[in-house]
Amino acid sequence: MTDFIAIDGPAGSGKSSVSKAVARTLGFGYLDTGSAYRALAWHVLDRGADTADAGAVLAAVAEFPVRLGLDPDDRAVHVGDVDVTEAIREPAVSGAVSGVARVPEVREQVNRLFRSLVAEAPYPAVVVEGRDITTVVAPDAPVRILLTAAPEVRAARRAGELAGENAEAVAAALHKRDASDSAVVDFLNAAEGVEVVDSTELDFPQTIDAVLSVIERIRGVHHG
Ligand SMILES: Nc1ncnc2c1ncn2[C@@H]1O[C@H](COP(=O)(O)OP(=O)(O)O)[C@@H](O)[C@H]1O
Ligand SMILES: Nc1ccn([C@@H]2O[C@H](COP(=O)(O)OP(=O)(O)O)[C@@H](O)[C@H]2O)c(=O)n1
Repeated sequence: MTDFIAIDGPAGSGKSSVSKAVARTLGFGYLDTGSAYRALAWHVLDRGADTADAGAVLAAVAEFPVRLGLDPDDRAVHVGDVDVTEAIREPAVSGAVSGVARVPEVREQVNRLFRSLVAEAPYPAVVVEGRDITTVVAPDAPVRILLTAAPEVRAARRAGELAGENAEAVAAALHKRDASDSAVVDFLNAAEGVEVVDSTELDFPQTIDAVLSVIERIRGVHHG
């Protein structure tokens, strides 16, 4: 059976970039669960529906032909024939996604998708990152890590990525999303047995090494 390497954390903590690098180093698959929630928010908006309306979101998830790959070097996301890889990072989607992610039936449905993607994965393990992977999606995963960083550091990293966007607006949007998301899942405090990696004082390569060390300690495998 394919193992889950479960990584949770708030926005801008480095989940996607660090998980991708770790998967590449170890020859594992990589699953960005947030991109499924983002693709669903895009789909709801594309249908002209209101993401705050749980009924409209449930109708949209019933017809949600999302395609996500597990290759760490291919982050393409499709909904039907539409390539939404870039569109799902836009502020309109970031602003709408917490509303979609709040609906319990939506979470159950996307969690089934995640579990089946991992079960059928052609990899020995998949690094799965999101908000509730260590607690809800894969509470029995052999490796469970909470990746954190101070809020102002996370906001600065995200602002650095979104060229052309006002840094204060990016920070405000990120803090607002943290607040809505934490009403659904507690991803700021580690559950029992979850290892914390705090990247506030670490640069990008140091954070990758810290995560690799935890995995190697638990799985007994060594890279490079
Ligand atoms: N430890 C770190 N030090 C500096 N920059 C980092 C670190 N970890 C991630 N980054 C950068 O911060 C940005 C946000 O990281 P990302 O992986 O998108 O976070 P998340 O998936 O948790 O929202 C990216 O540009 C990434 O390269
Ligand atoms: N496992 C997950 C992953 C994402 N999400 C939701 O999806 C949104 C986008 O996730 P993301 O991982 O792309 O966000 P960032 O942390 O990268 O900014 C989050 O703000 C949550 O509302 C979730 O509820 N559960």
